[in-house]
Amino acid sequence: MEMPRIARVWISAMESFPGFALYRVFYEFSLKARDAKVGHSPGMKWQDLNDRTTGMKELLIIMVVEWFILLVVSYCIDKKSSLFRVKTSSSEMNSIRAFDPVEKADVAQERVIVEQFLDQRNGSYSVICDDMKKVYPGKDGNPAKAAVQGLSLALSRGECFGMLGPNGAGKSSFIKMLIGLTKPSSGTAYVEGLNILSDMSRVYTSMGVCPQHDLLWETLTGREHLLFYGRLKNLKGDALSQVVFMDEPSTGLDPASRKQLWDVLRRAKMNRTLILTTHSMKEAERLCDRLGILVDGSLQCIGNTRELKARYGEFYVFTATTPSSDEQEVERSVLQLSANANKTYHTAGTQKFELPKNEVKIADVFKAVEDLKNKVDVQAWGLVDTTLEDVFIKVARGAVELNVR
Ligand SMILES: Nc1ncnc2c1ncn2[C@@H]1O[C@H](COP(=O)(O)OP(=O)(O)OP(=O)(O)O)[C@@H](O)[C@H]1O
Repeated sequence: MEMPRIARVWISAMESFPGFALYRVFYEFSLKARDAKVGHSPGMKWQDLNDRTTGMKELLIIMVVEWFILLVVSYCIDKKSSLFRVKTSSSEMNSIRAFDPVEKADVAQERVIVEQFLDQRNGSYSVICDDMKKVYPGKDGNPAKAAVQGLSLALSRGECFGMLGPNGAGKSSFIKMLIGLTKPSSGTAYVEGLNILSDMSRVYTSMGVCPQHDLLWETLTGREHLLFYGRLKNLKGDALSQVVFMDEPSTGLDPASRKQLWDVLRRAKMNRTLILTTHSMKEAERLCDRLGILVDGSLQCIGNTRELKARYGEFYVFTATTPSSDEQEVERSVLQLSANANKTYHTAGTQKFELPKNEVKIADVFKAVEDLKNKVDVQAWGLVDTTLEDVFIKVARGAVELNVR
């Protein structure tokens, strides 16, 4: 009786399964071996492969072909799963961006400059970041982390740019992408006209990096370090990298060494582009021509120190120290200067107020203090303009509050 078609198809499908084919090879071998033992056959040899009655040759060919097919299938499945991962990450990132307020005018303007440059390719920019994003995939049940969310920057030659931001804001991730330690999830950057996605090895010849954790060799002197790393990059004589990235370069240095480093950097930046991340406002003010504040992966503002202070520092900070029992008298005097004065700090007789610049004249503050001195014992007082630290705290706090709401 002829075998039904479905059964034949099923058997041929099973035979094409590698495990089955392997089993069949061993089965045929064992049959031949048994025959040899009982004296019917000399056993299976390599020359028997051409024996069409055993089908061994076809089986071996099937196994080799299947091995290649499965290799390709496994590669595709592997690729596909990583595609799914990226998809999850970007949807997660979109949900995070949904919290983002409308982009600030200065940040939007920087994006326009980048887009214009990419359209027309004119202008002498040393580093261009084009909508760079970095999403770290979720691990151990934790969600994906969007560390950098669409960063666009255009940095001119000779510019020192400082990236500020609270811990975990994405500063190191930004630097790591630019120096090729990690790939952007999307977007790219151009360093001296070279795309970091396709030309990183050429980018390295014009790039110097000072990572957060130093990479010094105990047995080498400073000069030997320069010679060693210079030789790795094929640099000779006075040649120095055109673009220098520094991740918190002065962290851990004593004040004298820090000052020395700042002097060196100020001299070095003449015709080079410096990009640094720092937690030191003093360092940012001393070295940087422009600053950006990154919070939760998003650039919140960009500009020089004076612009940022003018934009975010709409107040003077007034501090007064009196005996604790006189605190209310001080507060009364301050509120007479401006009903919108805001008390930001208060402990054991020392109080700090923000006075709106558009409502308060400095001369009036001096007069109010003189009047106050006739009533209470003013032990110390001070009036200062907004500092970069005030700007930093205001921007960081504002962005976090917006994201939490
Ligand atoms: N390899 C990684 N895998 C997953 N998440 C990461 C990874 N690297 C960094 N992150 C997360 O991305 C966010 C940004 O980290 P990043 O180190 O870039 O911030 P940072 O601003 O440099 O912080 P700090 O000032 O503390 O150095 C943080 O929440 C961090 O936990």
